[in-house]
Amino acid sequence: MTALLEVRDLAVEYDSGERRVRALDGADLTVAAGETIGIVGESGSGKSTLGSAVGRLLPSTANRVTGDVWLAGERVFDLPPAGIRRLRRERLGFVFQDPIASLDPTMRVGKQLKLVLGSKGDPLSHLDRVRLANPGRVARMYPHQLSGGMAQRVALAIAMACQPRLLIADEPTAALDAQVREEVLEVVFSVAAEAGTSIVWLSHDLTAVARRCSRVAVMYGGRVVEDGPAADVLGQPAHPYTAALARSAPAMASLGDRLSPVPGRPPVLAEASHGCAFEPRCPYAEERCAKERPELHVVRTQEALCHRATELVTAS
Ligand SMILES: Nc1ncnc2c1ncn2[C@@H]1O[C@H](COP(=O)(O)OP(=O)(O)OP(=O)(O)O)[C@@H](O)[C@H]1O
Repeated sequence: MTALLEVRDLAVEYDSGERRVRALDGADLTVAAGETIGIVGESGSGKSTLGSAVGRLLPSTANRVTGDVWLAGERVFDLPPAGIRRLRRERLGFVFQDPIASLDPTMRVGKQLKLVLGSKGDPLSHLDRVRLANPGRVARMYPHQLSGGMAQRVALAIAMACQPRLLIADEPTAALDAQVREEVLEVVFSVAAEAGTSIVWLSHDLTAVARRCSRVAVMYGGRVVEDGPAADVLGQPAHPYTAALARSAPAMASLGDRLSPVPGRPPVLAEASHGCAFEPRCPYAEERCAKERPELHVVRTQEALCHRATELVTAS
């Protein structure tokens, strides 16, 4: 399989003057063409920063310290302004939690789609593609007239208008109620599958990720600490953090299981971590975990950044 996206040793720091936060601390990720991958982790683990970095959409307070991002063979951080605009237009689509914020409030939906499509496309067929009933009526609406689910479908139609190679979805269903969430999820994944578009789905929702994504990458403290097939990562975790996260997610638990939150709080790093960032919360931590940064271990079908991964899986 060809890598569509490669993120290598990416470190990003936010510097607001009085405070520095190292949001990514050497993150690695590879996504193959056509693959659907869920990125999960507690709040603050760096998911959104990673997603934004792929499109070089980091705010001005963020600095890339080390590392690289390649998308469709192009080195994202080396592209000139015109090159990154072309890459975003032709190769990348984004959908965010708040779709209204990504739409122009003063322009009808149809006109916004027309602007993205140029002379070639018919906005109505793109609204129909995301299964919006009565596309003609929706095309004449302004963003504030759309419901949450409709707005997310419009945002998806715009993001998918140019058949991107990669769709980055940053919690697009988090603000929707359960039934609409399921419908929007179905539309996102089926439209992307029809177009052969890969999905990077950033989420807190382990259940949705387990059902929809072929692979899962688990983030903690700005690194991808476990990566592998969704069923294996969530069903037989190789990293103690993934195991704790899976136990904490209500719908992941089997009937009768006692639910337990991940004890302790996630870190906010000010500098590169010297050891494993999960060490203060890890029930299996030993001395070296605080001092040595874990390297990648291949355990069964998974890759895990844990000194003890092989030993713990063998013992379980
Ligand atoms: N614009 C910003 N300025 C300063 N710090 C930021 C900024 N954006 C994110 N951070 C910090 O960077 C770290 C990673 O945040 P990020 O939003 O990437 O994580 P996340 O996993 O997406 O969290 P969530 O699930 O809550 O969206 C956090 O400590 C966060 O507070």
